[in-house]
Amino acid sequence: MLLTQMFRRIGRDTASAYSVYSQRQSMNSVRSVRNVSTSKRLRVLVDMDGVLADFEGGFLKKFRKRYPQDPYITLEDRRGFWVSTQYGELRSDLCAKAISIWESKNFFIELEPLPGGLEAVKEMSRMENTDVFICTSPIKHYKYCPYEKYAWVEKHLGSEFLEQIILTRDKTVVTGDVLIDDKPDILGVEPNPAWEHILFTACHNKHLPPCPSKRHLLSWDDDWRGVLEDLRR
Ligand SMILES: O=c1ccn([C@@H]2O[C@H](COP(=O)(O)O)[C@@H](O)[C@H]2O)c(=O)[nH]1
Ligand SMILES: [Mg+2]
Repeated sequence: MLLTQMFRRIGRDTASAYSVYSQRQSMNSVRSVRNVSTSKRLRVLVDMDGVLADFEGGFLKKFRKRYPQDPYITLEDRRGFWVSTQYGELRSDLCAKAISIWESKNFFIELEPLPGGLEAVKEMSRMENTDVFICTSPIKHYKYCPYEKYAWVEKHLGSEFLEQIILTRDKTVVTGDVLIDDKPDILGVEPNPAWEHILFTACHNKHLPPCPSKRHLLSWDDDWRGVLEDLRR
């Protein structure tokens, strides 16, 4: 073979070897992208009152302002999920007075965000393979509450989060991998909800005896990222 022919052949071989190499490289990068996208997708349901919005603090402030002569329960002394029940036990007329607070205009929209909650939800929503929904129960007195819950989300999380709201009185029928919620017993028509309940600590539940089978988040400073990673496995 002439020297010039030999060089041409080497050139052709090198070019085709390079083309095979670059095809393999691009397949590898497609695979590595696929690997990322095939890690378990997680649907996270986050409660609003007592988890993102300070229902208890907002209630106490407005109750004391409207009924300054009446006794009240400090957050330290709160026991049990239902505020109205504990106020009714304190004095029977206080049950209706308590209810009048959250049935009033501007109660829900004026709730302060709980520390770290908005940042956590925003961070979660930016995580790969993670769908975040705000799953919250409106009161039956619907004049203000449902509207104000939407308005609160828009005000604190932005209009894009309006797509992520689930308003339901029965969270057991909602599918998700995890529900972060301060209510210790979440019951409804579905006896085996799809989600795992992570109990979020609140003034009304922090005295309950620890339930070893249930995971807890003490606050948004707690390791919620680790909990999500664990659920993804
Ligand atoms: O004594 C009470 C305390 C709270 N509520 C209402 O219950 C829901 C709780 O919603 P979650 O989605 O479980 O956080 C909320 O609308 C409170 O206003 C009540 O009715 N009575
Ligand atoms: Mg709640």
